This record gives sequence, structure tokens and C-alpha cells, in this order.
Amino acid sequence: MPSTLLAKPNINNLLSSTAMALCSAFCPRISANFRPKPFSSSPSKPLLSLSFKVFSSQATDASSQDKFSGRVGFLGLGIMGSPMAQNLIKAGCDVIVWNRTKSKCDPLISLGAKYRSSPEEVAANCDVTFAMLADPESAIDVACGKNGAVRGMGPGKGYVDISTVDVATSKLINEHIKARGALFLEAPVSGSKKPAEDGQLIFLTAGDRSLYELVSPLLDILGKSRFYLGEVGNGAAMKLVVNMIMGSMMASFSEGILLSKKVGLDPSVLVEVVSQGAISAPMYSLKGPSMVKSQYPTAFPLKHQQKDLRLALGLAESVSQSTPIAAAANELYKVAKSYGLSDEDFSAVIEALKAKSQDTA
Ligand SMILES: NC(=O)C1=CN([C@@H]2O[C@H](COP(=O)(O)OP(=O)(O)OC[C@H]3O[C@@H](n4cnc5c(N)ncnc54)[C@H](OP(=O)(O)O)[C@@H]3O)[C@@H](O)[C@H]2O)C=CC1
Ligand SMILES: O=CC(=O)O
Repeated sequence: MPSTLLAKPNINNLLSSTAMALCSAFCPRISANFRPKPFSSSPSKPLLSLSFKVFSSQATDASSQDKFSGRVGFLGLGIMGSPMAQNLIKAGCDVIVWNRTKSKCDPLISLGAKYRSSPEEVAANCDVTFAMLADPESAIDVACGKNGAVRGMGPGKGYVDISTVDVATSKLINEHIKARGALFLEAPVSGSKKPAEDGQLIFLTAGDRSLYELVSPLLDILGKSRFYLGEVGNGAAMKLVVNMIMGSMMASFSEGILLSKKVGLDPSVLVEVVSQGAISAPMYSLKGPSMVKSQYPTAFPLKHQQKDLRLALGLAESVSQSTPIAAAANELYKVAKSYGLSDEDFSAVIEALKAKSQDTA
């Protein structure tokens, strides 16, 4: 599987490249306000040079250049979609938004976004449309359903699905978009509410390379790095593997916190010890202190983590890969959901273990 890490460029590269021109076409204020973010890669590693070459030798790519005038659509304004759309608007992009619950569009409209009343209308009025939806069902419905984005797509347009979905869903949406003569990129993100607010997401993209190159300046507003992984499905698969690991890590951390407490240790000290050793992780340092206080302010809803584990287990099943740890973790998230914790942060999975030990006490 080909994989390319493209870290953020330095300002000189950017200013001297066609990227800047393209960036400015999408978002006029970028040239004046652009401040490069730190590289995500270690400085000791050579950075692959950024290529913002928008058009490949394919004629279809060249025609898409002529028709791109730079209007950006954004469908799905939840925890992730809202700050991402906001960052595009703040960068000067001409953004049109839609969300199932219309009231979530209002703060963005007051920042300068326009509103259209269906995904179809957004896509019809935009050159590139991003979608950040809850799960496979909503991603398919918003793209392919009645008044879905597909109906507004056509040659010269692009659809970028940044929702976390399974491979089959991504391929299905790709087929529908392609049938309209448009381009498709899957681009799920790693990183949660705060990275979304700070423009520090990691994009795991796959699909039409020319669309990837075209939207790279937009991805660079929203994120700190981006991977291009080849064929449609590879981005979804990578995201599911990452979140499978994350879900298991959080379940294991929860067990450790509760065990430390039960044997008379201070779980806050455990969090500190973990943060200094080989198993330290930003996630533990960020969530550990609130978990010790039984607080779970929602950044990544527990229901989405369970969805990702479920989809990752399906992915593993499709290639007969054994994943017993993820399977056990998934069961725990299901228990947590049954306790009404779906909309809490996924760190609330610890409550399922507490309830379990009370049940057996
Ligand atoms: N939160 C996080 O930390 C991260 C989340 N993700 C992934 O990003 C995606 C979005 O996550 P997040 O923003 O947290 O989720 P939210 O639950 O906050 O938002 C979900 C969005 O999907 C919309 N939606 C849900 N069902 C439907 C439907 N049937 N039809 C139309 N729209 C629908 C919601 O609309 P409405 O407002 O009307 O409910 C909302 O805009 C998920 O796939 C998630 O797994 C990826 C990385 C990090
Ligand atoms: O999908 C969740 C994340 O934090 O990444």
C-alpha cells in the first residue's frame, strides 16, 4: 500500500509554490494571514517535499481546474464539523453549510457562512463539499439519499467525506459520486475536538489524487499533517485500525485506574507515573485527571468509539485477523452504552467497569 506523509511545509516552500496561489483562490485571506504551524514530523527526518501540483496528465483533472472557483460546502456540524467549518471561514473561505439540525448552522452563519436547505443544494452551489457525519448510515443518507449531495454533484466538483466509516460505505459513496462525473476523496481524521478547534488534525486520505492535491491547502488549514494512502477504502481502514487501538487503550487504562484504587493506591499518582514512562500517551494525560474525578466532558462521544470498534471488528473479520482484545473492549463500550453513557466522552467506559464490579460485589 503506497503511503505518503506530507507534513506542513515551511513558509518559503509555501509562498513559492503554486499552493499559495491555489490557497488564495480558495481562501483569499490566507496569503495575508497565513502562519505556518510547527512540523509534525521529527526535524531529523527528511521531509518529503510538498507537491501542490493540482493537475495530473489526465484531461479530466485539467478541466476540473478551470471550473474550480473555490466555494466550499460543509455538511454535518457536530462536535468536529462545527470547529472545522469555523476554521475554514476564519481563513477566508467562501463556505456554505448544512446540518440536519438547522440551529447548529446559526453560529457559522453569523461568522459569514451561507446556508442551503439540503446537501443537494450545497453540493450544487459548491466546488468542493466536505461531509462530517456520525456513522455509515448518516454518511450514506446525506450523500446518496433524497436531496443528498450526490444529486448536486457533477463534472468539475469534488466530494470529501471526512466521517469515520467502514470501507464498504466509503466505496459505495465513491461509486455514486463517480457516476455523476465528479471526484471523491475519503479523508477521515485522527484527533478530537481540541485538535479540530486548533487546526491540528491528521488526515488519512484516499481516492482521487487530483482532488487530494486540489484540497490540500484546505486540509492544511484544518490539520497538521496528511497522509495519502491510495485507493478508496485505505483511509477508512487506517482510521478504523487507529481507533481500534485507541478504544482498547482506553479500556485498559480504565482497568488500571480502578485496580490502583482498589488496592489502596492513589489513581492520580498512577496517571502521573504512566505519563512519565514508556506507555505515556497524550490521551492518558488529557483524560486521566477527569476520569479519576468521574468526569467525562465530551470530546469524542462514547457511541462513536463503540461504532469504530464495531467497524474495526468487521474489518478484521473480513481478512480473518484475530482481534480478541478489541472484541473484549467493544463489549465494555456496549455495556457503557446500555448504562446511558452514549453521549458522554468515551473515557466514561470506566463506568462500565465500576458497574460491573458493583454487580458482582
Ligand atoms: N469527536 C471526535 O473526537 C472525533 C470524531 N470523529 C468522527 O467524526 C464524525 C463526526 O463526529 P462528531 O462531530 O464527534 O459527532 P457528533 O455526534 O457531534 O455529530 C454528528 C453529525 O452527524 C449528523 N447526523 C447524525 N445522524 C444523521 C442523519 N441520520 N442524517 C443527517 N445528519 C446526521 C449530526 O446532525 P445533528 O446535529 O442534526 O444531530 C451531526 O452534524 C464521526 O464519524 C466520528 O466517529 C473523528 C475524529 C474525532
Ligand atoms: O476518532 C477519534 C479521535 O480522537 O481521533
